Amino acid sequence: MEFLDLSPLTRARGTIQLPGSKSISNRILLLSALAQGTTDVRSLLDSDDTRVMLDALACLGVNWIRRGDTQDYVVQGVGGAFPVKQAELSLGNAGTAFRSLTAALALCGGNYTLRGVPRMHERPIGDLVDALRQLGAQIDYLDNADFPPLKIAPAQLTEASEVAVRGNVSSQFLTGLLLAAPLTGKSITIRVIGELISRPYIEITLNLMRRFGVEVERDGWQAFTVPAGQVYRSPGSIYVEGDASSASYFLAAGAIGGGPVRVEGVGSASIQGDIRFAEALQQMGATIAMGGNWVEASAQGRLHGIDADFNHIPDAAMTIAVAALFAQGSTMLRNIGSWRVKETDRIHAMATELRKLGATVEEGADFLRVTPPVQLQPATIDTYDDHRMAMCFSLVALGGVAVRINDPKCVNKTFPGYFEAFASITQRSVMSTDIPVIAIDGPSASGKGTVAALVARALGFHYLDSGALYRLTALAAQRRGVALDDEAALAQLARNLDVRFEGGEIWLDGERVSDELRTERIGNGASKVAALPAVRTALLERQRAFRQAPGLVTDGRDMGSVVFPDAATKIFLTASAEERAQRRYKQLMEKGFDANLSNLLEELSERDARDAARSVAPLKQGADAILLETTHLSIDQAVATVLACYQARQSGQGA
Ligand SMILES: Nc1ncnc2c1ncn2[C@@H]1O[C@H](COP(=O)(O)OP(=O)(O)O)[C@@H](O)[C@H]1O
Ligand SMILES: Nc1ccn([C@H]2C[C@H](O)[C@@H](COP(=O)(O)OP(=O)(O)O)O2)c(=O)n1
Repeated sequence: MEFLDLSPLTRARGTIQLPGSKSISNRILLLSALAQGTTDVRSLLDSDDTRVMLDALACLGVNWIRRGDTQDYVVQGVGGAFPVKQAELSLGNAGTAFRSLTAALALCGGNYTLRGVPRMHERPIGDLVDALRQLGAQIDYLDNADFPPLKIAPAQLTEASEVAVRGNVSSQFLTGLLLAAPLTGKSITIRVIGELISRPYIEITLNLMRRFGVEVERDGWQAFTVPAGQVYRSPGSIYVEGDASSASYFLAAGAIGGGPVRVEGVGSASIQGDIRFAEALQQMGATIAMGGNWVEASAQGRLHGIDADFNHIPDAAMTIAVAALFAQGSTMLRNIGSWRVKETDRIHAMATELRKLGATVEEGADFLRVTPPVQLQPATIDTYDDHRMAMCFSLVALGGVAVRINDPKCVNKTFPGYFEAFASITQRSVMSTDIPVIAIDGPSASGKGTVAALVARALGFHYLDSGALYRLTALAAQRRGVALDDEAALAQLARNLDVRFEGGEIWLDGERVSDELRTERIGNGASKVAALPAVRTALLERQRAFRQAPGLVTDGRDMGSVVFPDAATKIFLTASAEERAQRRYKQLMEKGFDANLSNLLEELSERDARDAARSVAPLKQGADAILLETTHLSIDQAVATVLACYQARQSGQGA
């Protein structure tokens, strides 16, 4: 199996010229072929699916030429009936070509066989065939009822002027019927049974039919009438917009990797529904700017999870499912049942691959809930012969992890140059050392955690409370009856801790333990286990894995000296012992714990002494750390000082 290894990436910024839209390209090709007159089609998408349509039209006797090496084509319309009356067509896995050609060929008087790749033969078409039969179409199933391959004979048009079609399986059925209706020469009303999914795709169909001279009367989303006597006429020349679904990967890259990333070829004037992907990204916290023919995405901080209905943008919604890996909290994608009958069962495929990266995924008949892992795991992604799986999972590399994409050429279906385009806007980090770290070390209750969390929020960085890992080890030891001096057993425990950090809370073995962790008893236990070299080694790589784009703020005792010696900014944050005891006292009282000030001062001094005296990674100010004495500082002042130190260093570097 061919694969493509994507190195860990840190940033995304740049501009992409989008390839043409697949949906628009294939509709325009069929309309140009059926129309009276010659059509100049500009900027057609170059992909497997458009090639399938071009080849099929050639087989049907339609003359078209490509202008040199460009993506501009000239199509000579046949004025309603294909000259070739007998043909066998191979339509690959191109749903847009298969469904619309089935409808057109069923009504234009010839004998045709339509086949696809095995997956195409698993994608239902029964609803479309049933609707066409109401008009008198003669269609037989060659293998299984309701599925391709199909055999089509000349229609014996009935008196029927009304047909019904189910709206909740694929909107391509309605598109096929609408595109083919004018071929009957009579007035046809198409009634939609049930809810119509993916409505924006119907808007594209109606819009393009209008460009080719056929007006459809519409009664909401329930009934569509194509009045008698209308024929398709070439608009002369027509331009294919950039693909809004393809835009989603680059916009998401801008939102995940900082940006700005700009796509050109679609914008506020677009007729494609997927342009609304930008709104979903905005809801997740990205900054979006838009012009008539461009969209730009960037992000200051971390994205956050959303709960939304994605029925209107089913394709681009896949990109949201992957962007969810980079969001705080869970993301719920509702009303995406149509994913089950696309290039693959996309709900199942998406859930399977997201889990490989460490995400928690809940999968339903028509929904997906994605909860990101604390830390992405490198993984090999299977792509299921589905271009969108390959494209959206490339974004994972922006999390600073390596990903292998199996069968990367499946992107040729809609975007042959995808990986080159993606590489042109992303920056590699061979080592994660390009990702900035702010290390805040200092004694207990000096305010490290409070200050570090606020600095992380201000910069949109990740936050690691390294002390929590030692506290969790102590708590796990207590729960499992492991003695606090059994170094080997404690190290084993530390290595395998099942922990989750989310929204300021901490879970151990699936149970929320944030409050229990902060008790002085666990703090003292933590100080003891932290003195054991094997425990510190066991936790070393776990801590380093938190270094993810766009940056990390971390607090502890040895963040600047041992764990992140190359940190951009190192702070030693302290306060007098009395002030620290006071702070801890207030903190514990506010949380409803009992506390005694003089005991606290004593315990704190003992802990300082133990943390400072131990042989490995003792607590002390490193030579390269900036001392921040906070006894007389407010929290805001302390935060501002750390930010100023970081920014001074950044601008010093840039100069
Ligand atoms: N500069 C400061 N001035 C006053 N109180 C502070 C300051 N910094 C932190 N605190 C308070 O001190 C308490 C202990 O801070 P915490 O962040 O838990 O310390 P650490 O992580 O160093 O143990 C918190 O209740 C916090 O609000
Ligand atoms: N990077 C670190 C972080 C904490 N520790 C030890 C030292 C402390 O006594 C315990 C608990 O750390 P934590 O930062 O949560 O404790 P305080 O909030 O400062 O009281 O773990 C360490 O040795 N190295």
